[in-house]
Amino acid sequence: MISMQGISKSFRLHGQNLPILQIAKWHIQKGERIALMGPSGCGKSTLLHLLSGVITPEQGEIWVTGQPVHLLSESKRDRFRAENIGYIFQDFHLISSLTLRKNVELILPRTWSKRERTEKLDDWFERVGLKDRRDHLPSQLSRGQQQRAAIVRALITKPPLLLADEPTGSLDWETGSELMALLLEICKAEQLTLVSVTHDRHIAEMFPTRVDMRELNELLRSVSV
Ligand SMILES: Nc1ncnc2c1ncn2[C@@H]1O[C@H](COP(=O)(O)OP(=O)(O)OP(=O)(O)O)[C@@H](O)[C@H]1O
Repeated sequence: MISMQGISKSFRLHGQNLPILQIAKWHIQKGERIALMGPSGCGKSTLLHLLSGVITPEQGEIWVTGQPVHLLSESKRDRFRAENIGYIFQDFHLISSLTLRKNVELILPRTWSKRERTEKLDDWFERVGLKDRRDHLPSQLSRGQQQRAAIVRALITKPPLLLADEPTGSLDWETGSELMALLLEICKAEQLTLVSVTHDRHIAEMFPTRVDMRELNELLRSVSV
C-alpha cells in the first residue's frame, strides 16, 4: 500500500538547509490504522505532506497505491491526491458560507449522477449522525459535528489512503474520543488505510498500531528537536 525508502527531506530557511526527515524504510499495509506520534516540530505534518505528494523528498522513493509519488510531476501529484487521498484537518476546513451538504458536494466526482450523489450524501450523513443537520451551516453546529461533516467529505469517495492531522486536536476529550472511535470503525469497515497524527496518548491507544517518530526519523536519534 505505502512504501518509503531512503527518504531525506529538508527545508531551506534563511539561506540554510534545515534537515527535517531521514527515514530508511517504512511500509504500511492496506487497511492499517496508524497513530503517528512524536514531539512538536519532529516532522509529523511534513511526513503526511510527503505521503500526499504536496511536497517531494530530495532523496528516496515513496510509493502509494502502486504509484511512484516521488517521480510524478506537480500536476500528476495533484491528480494522484484527488483520486487517492482523503485529508482531515484539525480545524475542519469547512467553507463557512456553505451548508454541510454543499461543502461535501464540492468534492464529488463529476461522473456521479444526481441520484448517486443524493444517495451517497444521505447514507454518509446518516452514518455519522448528521442526517437532520446536513442543510445547516457549519456555524450552526458544534465543533464535533463539524468534524463529522469533514469526515464525510474525506471519506465519501472512499479514497484508499486517509491522512488526518490532529483530527481531535481542537475537541474536548469526550467529543474527540467519540469522533476517533467513529473514524476508526468506518476505516475498519471499509478497509481504508489511516495515518493520523495525534499528541494525545489516550487517543493513540485506540489505534491498532502506533508509530513514534523517534523510531522512524533517524535525525531524532542524534539531535533533540
Ligand atoms: N515550508 C517550510 N519551510 C521551512 N521550514 C518548515 C516548513 N514546513 C515545516 N518546516 C519546519 O519543519 C519542522 C517540522 O515541521 P512539522 O510541521 O512537520 O512538525 P510537526 O511534528 O508536525 O509539529 P507539530 O506537532 O508542532 O505540529 C519544523 O521545524 C518546521 O518549522
